[in-house]
Amino acid sequence: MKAIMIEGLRYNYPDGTLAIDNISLTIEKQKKIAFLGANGSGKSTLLHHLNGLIIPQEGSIKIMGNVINKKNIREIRKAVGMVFDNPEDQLFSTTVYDDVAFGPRNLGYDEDAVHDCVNKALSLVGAKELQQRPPYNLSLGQKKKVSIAGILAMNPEIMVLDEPFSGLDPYSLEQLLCILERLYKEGNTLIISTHDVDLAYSWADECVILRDGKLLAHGSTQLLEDKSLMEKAKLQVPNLYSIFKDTPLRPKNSEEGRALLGKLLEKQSR
Ligand SMILES: Nc1ncnc2c1ncn2[C@@H]1O[C@H](COP(=O)(O)OP(=O)(O)OP(=O)(O)O)[C@@H](O)[C@H]1O
Repeated sequence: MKAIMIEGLRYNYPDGTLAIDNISLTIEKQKKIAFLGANGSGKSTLLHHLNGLIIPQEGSIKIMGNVINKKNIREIRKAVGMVFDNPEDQLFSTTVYDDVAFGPRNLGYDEDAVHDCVNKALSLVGAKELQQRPPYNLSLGQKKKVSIAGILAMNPEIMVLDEPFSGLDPYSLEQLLCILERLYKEGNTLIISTHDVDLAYSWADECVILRDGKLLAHGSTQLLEDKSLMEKAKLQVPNLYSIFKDTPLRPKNSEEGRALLGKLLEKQSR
């Protein structure tokens, strides 16, 4: 069974803006997918459809085979966790514990089960020590971790994260990448939106490239090496690809790049 099947999706905002223009797309389970596109290309609008925050006006979306409609929103939200780009939109309780407990309580779990879910989720993101803190005075990175924990506490199979890396310092970014890697290895399907082509190149299994609400391309990260496609999408080819494009080497991240360059230089000096 596919994780997500989108067919002929169109969406107009009430003011008439056409934000999603006839998108069809299938996403397999247990993949890391990056939705890429310039500002206003429709990434957030598309992501908001995936857990029923926006109900399709035209076309359909199936999550694990279930067509999203007004009646099954609860079920869909259990399967698809949505982490907003601004954690402020997600954190509203007086303590981190209560914030993370909100989802499981809403699902009707008893307090012992809620406690287990909260502990597990906060441990996974390395934020257990924050549980009695009020969310509003946490740092951005801490808020992002707590908002991810709030979603993890409901144990969704699909996690959708809107711009999860924006505003994070390099250390917090690395920590978040580790959290996502762990979830991926545990079998989750991960979908992020980003403008960061370099990050998508090193992180994703597949890319979905949008422009003006239309699907330009969907496939492996090799798509990002296509200069004319990237120009169409108003994006740039990844820096690593630009550096290595005239060589047979195709590192996907700077660590790989450094190792390959090291080997090359060693060979030359012999
Ligand atoms: N509430 C709204 N009302 C009207 N138009 C909207 C609304 N939200 C978004 N749009 C428009 O829909 C289109 C897609 O916006 P969306 O936020 O989905 O793009 P995005 O790719 O996530 O952009 P960004 O990278 O800037 O976050 C844009 O033209 C935007 O102006």
